[in-house]
Amino acid sequence: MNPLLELDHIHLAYDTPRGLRTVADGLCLHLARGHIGCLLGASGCGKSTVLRAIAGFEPVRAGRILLDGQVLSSPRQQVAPELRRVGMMFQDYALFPHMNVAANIGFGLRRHSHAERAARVAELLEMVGLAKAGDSYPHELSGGQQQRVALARALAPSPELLLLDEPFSNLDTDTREHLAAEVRDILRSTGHTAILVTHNQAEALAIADRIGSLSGGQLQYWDAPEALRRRMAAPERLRA
Ligand SMILES: Nc1ncnc2c1ncn2[C@@H]1O[C@H](COP(=O)(O)OP(=O)(O)OP(=O)(O)O)[C@@H](O)[C@H]1O
Repeated sequence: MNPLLELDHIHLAYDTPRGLRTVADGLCLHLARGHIGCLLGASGCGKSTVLRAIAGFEPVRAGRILLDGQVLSSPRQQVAPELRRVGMMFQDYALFPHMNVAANIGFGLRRHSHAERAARVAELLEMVGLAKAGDSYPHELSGGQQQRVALARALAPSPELLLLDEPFSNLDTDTREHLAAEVRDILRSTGHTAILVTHNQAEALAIADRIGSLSGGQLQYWDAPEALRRRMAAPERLRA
C-alpha cells in the first residue's frame, strides 16, 4: 500500500552569514494512512525544520515530499501551505486571544456556511471534551484545555495530515501524560495521520506507530515502538 506521506531523499538547508547550514541531507521517511509517527532527536537537530518543510514553509533543495502520491514539494514545485491539507499544532497553542473558543476553532472554516461551521465546531468541542467551553476566552482556560482547543482548531478543516510540534512541552507532567493519551485516542478514533515532534522518548513510545531519531541530517531508524523497545533492551554491542 502506498504511504500517505513520503519524504523522498529531501535536502533542507538554511542560508546563514556563515554559509549553508544543512539540516536534512537525503532524509527518507514513509508514513501509512492512519498512523502516528514520532520524530525524536537532540535540540537543534532539525525536527521542526522537517515539519515546516512538510507544511510548506521551507523549500526542499533536493528530493520530494509527497502526500497521497501528489508532489507537494520538489526543487521545481512548491504547493502553497494553505493548499496542502496539512494542519499544524504548536507548543504555544497560538490561539487568538480576542476570539472565544468557538471562533478560534471555526477560524479555518470561514468559507463554510454559518450553520455548517457551527455544527462542525460543536462536533469538535465535543470530541476534545470541551462541549461547554465555546463561549470562553483562551485566558479563562488551563494550559491543557487551551491545547485541546488548538487540537480542535487544527482538525477543523479535516486535514489529511496533522503535524504536532512539541504540543505538550509547556504542560506539567501529569497534564502532559493525560493529554498525550487523550490526543492519541482522538487521532486513532478519527483515523487521522499525524507526525509528532517530541524530546520525550516515553511519550513517543506511548503514542506512536513509528518512531525515528533525527541526527546528522538523516533518520537513524524508523521503527515500530516494539522494535525500538527490543533494541533498547539489547546489550549495546548488539544495537543496530
Ligand atoms: N531561520 C533559520 N535560519 C538559520 N538557521 C536556522 C533557522 N531556523 C533554524 N535554524 C537552525 O537549523 C537547525 C535546526 O533547527 P530546528 O528548529 O529544526 O531544530 P529542532 O530539532 O526542532 O530543535 P528544538 O528541539 O530545540 O526545537 C538549528 O541548528 C537551528 O539553529
